[in-house]
Amino acid sequence: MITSLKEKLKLYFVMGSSNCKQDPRYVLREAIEGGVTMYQFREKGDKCITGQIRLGLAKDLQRICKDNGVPFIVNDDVDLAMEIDADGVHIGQEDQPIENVRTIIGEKILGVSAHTMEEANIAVQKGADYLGVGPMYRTTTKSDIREVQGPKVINQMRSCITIPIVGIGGIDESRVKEVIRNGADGVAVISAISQSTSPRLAARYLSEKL
Ligand SMILES: Cc1ncc(COP(=O)(O)OP(=O)(O)O)c(N)n1
Ligand SMILES: Cc1nc(C(=O)O)sc1CCOP(=O)(O)O
Ligand SMILES: [Mg+2]
Repeated sequence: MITSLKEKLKLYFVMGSSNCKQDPRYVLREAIEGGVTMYQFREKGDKCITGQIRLGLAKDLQRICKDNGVPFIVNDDVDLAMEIDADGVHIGQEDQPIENVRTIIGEKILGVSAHTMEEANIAVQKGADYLGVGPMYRTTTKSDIREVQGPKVINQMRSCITIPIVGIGGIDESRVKEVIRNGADGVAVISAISQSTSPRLAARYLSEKL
């Protein structure tokens, strides 16, 4: 069965070791069991791991994704994505230029963060496959963050953007429906799954709202 990118983006789990209460390998396995459809390796922040340990973790998590048919996306680090032959890369407005990344990664999946209509249009022109739009709601998971946008910004983007859009930032089970109602194809979450004592149940409850 061929699954479209839009379907894969339904429940997008973004996570690095510092986001987890338990071993990230266990968290990812459980999250996939619960219904996660795409995964982003985002190993950043004060307590992140580096070097060979980071590379080893990336490979372990990629293996778990491969075994379960879940695309494995790397946040920011295009070199790592190429080194381990990841399925794609996610970059933001402060990362490498979109067109450069597209040239390097070829046909791999390219996700781009957009906060305004202008950023969204430029990202599409320069080759983004999907957009991550946020923050939808207040979040404490990421500190260098833009002002809360609310799901309405996705509704506005929908008038001219046809590639898939996921909402991100402060999304939990109670907010999934509002994000989807405003035109998102999926939701991207960190803490709603990674901080749960049962990542499997957390993913299942999110997935049931989609
Ligand atoms: C799906 C998704 N959307 C947005 C982001 C944020 O990317 P960015 O603005 O580059 O911030 P960092 O995650 O790199 O801190 C994302 N990672 N994933
Ligand atoms: C990584 C990230 N990017 C955001 C953006 O707005 O672009 S918000 C965010 C953190 C999302 O974590 P949580 O689901 O725990 O709120
Ligand atoms: Mg980034």
